[in-house]
Amino acid sequence: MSMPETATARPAVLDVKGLSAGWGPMRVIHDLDLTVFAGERIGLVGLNGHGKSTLFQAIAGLTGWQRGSIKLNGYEVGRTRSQGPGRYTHLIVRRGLALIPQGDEIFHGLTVEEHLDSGAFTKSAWAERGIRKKRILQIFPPLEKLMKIPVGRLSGGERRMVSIGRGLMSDAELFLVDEPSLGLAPKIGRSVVDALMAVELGGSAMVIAEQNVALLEGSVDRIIGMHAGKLKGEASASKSMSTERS
Ligand SMILES: Nc1ncnc2c1ncn2[C@@H]1O[C@H](COP(=O)(O)OP(=O)(O)OP(=O)(O)O)[C@@H](O)[C@H]1O
Repeated sequence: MSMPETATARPAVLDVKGLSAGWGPMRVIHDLDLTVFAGERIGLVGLNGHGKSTLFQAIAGLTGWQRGSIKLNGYEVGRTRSQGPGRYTHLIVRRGLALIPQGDEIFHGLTVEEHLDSGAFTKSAWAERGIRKKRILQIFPPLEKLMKIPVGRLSGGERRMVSIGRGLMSDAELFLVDEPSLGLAPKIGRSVVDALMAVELGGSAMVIAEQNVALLEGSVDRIIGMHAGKLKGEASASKSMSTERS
């Protein structure tokens, strides 16, 4: 996939340097570097247990411990953090992060519309929630007729659309989407991932973690492999990017 011509001039939305992170005595992420530019959609691919979710959680300040630098829109949100998962997550979210976790993080009694509204939690997103909901319904048309239905009554695929839609309602600049197709029938999983490809990023960026590389191939700007807590294939990805840019 070709990069936009202006990519070199685009700012880094996420700039991770020397990140190590883990849970208790276990180190899952090993001295990892990752830069994501505005407007980029990146696929993070790796087998179960190789650290994709832990990387996302480290960026969100949710791992047991982490060290290294994590810059979100130029602001350091990694180094200054003391121990304690979740202690600074609200500040990181305020700096522009939306983490859409694995599985369905939903409240069964709330309707689809209430979920989408709850994603527009900043003042500016709330003021624009009508327009934002319309945009979500363009991305996930099956939700339109379900807006007043409690989420507990929806199918797995519909629930996944709600949980992703809720994340997209925020005015974040970095969207981390963890295994959007997980547990869904292949056809439904493919339609959910295709919907993510249709999201207009503008100046924001998206990283999609997936075990199934075929779902992302040909659709994202870069695919980065993850193995045993390290990124693989980043060099060849940057090589092809620089080739395409020249
Ligand atoms: N909350 C947690 N507490 C303790 N260990 C964890 C926690 N979350 C993940 N781990 C461990 O960290 C390692 C990496 O798991 P992680 O979930 O980050 O991998 P993944 O590549 O995202 O795979 P998956 O598709 O299963 O989510 C595994 O050994 C896992 O058991």
